[in-house]
Amino acid sequence: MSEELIENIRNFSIVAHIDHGKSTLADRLIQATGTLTDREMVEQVLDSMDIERERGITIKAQTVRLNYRAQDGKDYVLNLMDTPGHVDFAYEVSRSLAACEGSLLVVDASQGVEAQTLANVYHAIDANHELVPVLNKIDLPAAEPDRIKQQIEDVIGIDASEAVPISAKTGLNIDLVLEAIVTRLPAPKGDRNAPLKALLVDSWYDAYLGVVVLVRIFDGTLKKGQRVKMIGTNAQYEVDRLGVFRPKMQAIAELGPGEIGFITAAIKEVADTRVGDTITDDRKNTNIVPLPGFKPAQPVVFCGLFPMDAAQFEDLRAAMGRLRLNDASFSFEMESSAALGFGFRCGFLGLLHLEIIQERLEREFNLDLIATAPSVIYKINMTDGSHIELHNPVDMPDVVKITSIEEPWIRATILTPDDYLGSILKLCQDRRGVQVDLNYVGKRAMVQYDLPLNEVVFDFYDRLKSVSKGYASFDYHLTDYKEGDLVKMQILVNAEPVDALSMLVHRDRAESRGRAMCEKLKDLIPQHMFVIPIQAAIGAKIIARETIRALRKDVTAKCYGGDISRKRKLLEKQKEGKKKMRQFGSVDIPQEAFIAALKVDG
Ligand SMILES: Nc1nc2c(ncn2[C@@H]2O[C@H](COP(=O)(O)OP(=O)(O)OP(=O)(O)O)[C@@H](O)[C@H]2O)c(=O)[nH]1
Repeated sequence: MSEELIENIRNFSIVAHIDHGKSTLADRLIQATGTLTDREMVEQVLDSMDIERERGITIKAQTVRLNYRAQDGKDYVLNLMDTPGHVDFAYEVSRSLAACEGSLLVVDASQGVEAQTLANVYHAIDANHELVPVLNKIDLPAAEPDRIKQQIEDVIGIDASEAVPISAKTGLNIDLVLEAIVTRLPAPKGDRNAPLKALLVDSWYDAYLGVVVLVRIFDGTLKKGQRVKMIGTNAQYEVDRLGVFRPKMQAIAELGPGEIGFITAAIKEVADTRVGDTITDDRKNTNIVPLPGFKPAQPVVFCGLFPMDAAQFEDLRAAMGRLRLNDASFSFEMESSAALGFGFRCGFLGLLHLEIIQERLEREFNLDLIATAPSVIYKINMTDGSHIELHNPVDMPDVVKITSIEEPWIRATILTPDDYLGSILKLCQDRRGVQVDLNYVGKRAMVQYDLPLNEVVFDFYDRLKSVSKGYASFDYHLTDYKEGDLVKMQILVNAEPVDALSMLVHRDRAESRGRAMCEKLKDLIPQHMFVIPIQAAIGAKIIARETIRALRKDVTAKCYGGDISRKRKLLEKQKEGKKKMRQFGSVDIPQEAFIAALKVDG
């Protein structure tokens, strides 16, 4: 379909809070336009990775081209860009939005506006999008479409009088959504005779095709064999393949202005394609103004990942390299730890990103890993006037050489039913939060807090969900660095520091966190033949202590010494158990202890 009429193209995203039904709606649109037959339709086709499907979250933004004959009798091309809903992946939302002119704003009619509804809709408004509000899940008895319509107007301040009430689950009113896309969202603009100007929206590595680049054409045309240049990197390539997603890849002769599609070329690494870059013709005199790029995704949380079995180090390196091919926001470099041996210091966009990468490494590459305490980036001002960015508490310089330590702060927006407000305020307060604002959105309270990121990376989100029985929603963005009275706390097991458990904490919180960690470790570390002290310390000062009593019983004692095979079985079993432990000096610490100790609420 070359020479696509630009006025018959609609490029749109779906913005919503997590679980409000974006992916389900995308599936229905694909089905309703006959892009896939029912038999081809796997539920949530846009969520392609297994983990995404299992956890029901969308990680990578995906795109699909739909053909739709509207009630006006004209044939339209609809390009749908799916976007992730979780806060960790907010940067992917803004890059998808930059490729489109409009958005469907999906709000669960039984839940109403949530923290990420707000965050995402503001991204869309920033991107100058036309919005079509869609009230989903009206099949649920608890749905209150009229009240939610009013809420959208009151809270977001947009006209919701023509919001489309739908059920993405049953397919009710999907036809109205398609008509709204065509009639209420604008067509793209562009000049097919101008020099090529395209936005590099995304890129990833495909085992068969190599690097695949997702592009949105603004001006000009793109054809197979054409020579193109990336303005930012100045790299030049000849286009090998050109196509669109339906949602499978389909070759196409040409992409014109307003269209979204993919190209491949002899590009070696995803890193050669800078997301947000402008692609143009490889002609000398095209002085085109590059499109505004995107803010690069900066890792904000760091942790060490070590193989349980030192022999898996090379496998881990290879696996991380593979994951990084498709995820430029994941970074890693080699690190060695006294207790854990060789591993990698890794950077992530947030805790969910960390969990997903760890899970993929373990599941897809069959690796057993130990993750160390997640840490944020601290700025350390030294007495000699220099500054250090600290990614790993282990590298903290001697305190006498430090003038001050600064830590990153965030502004968090939390929406919650009134009943849980008290517990949530207490949680924020306990995490050194400073309340900025509190008001009501219908029956829900909306609070804004400034919080130190290091108090959020541990388990803030889990705690928030548990104190609000899952009803509170949360979104945040980094604001600035502020000086804090931070100290390095070490955990000593049998008098030896376990570097993987070191962390920077606020002085006022050190004792309670240290105590909680010691208590937790006491429960998690099995008894040994000797007494094991577990201590938390700041420098030489011990601030908390627990003791694991010595084990007296011999596991094989009850076998009367006679039954060799039974004895061997028991010993084998014990050995199996040992495999999952890590030895520190003479003490075995089970893998769960690392994660669990970090999740304590001290
Ligand atoms: N009853 C009902 N359930 C729905 C409807 N639409 C979606 N759901 C359910 O709501 C849950 C979340 O839907 P998803 O489509 O995965 O939500 P999402 O917004 O794409 O979530 P992320 O991809 O994680 O951001 C799923 O269990 C869906 O089956 C609906 O119209 N009615």
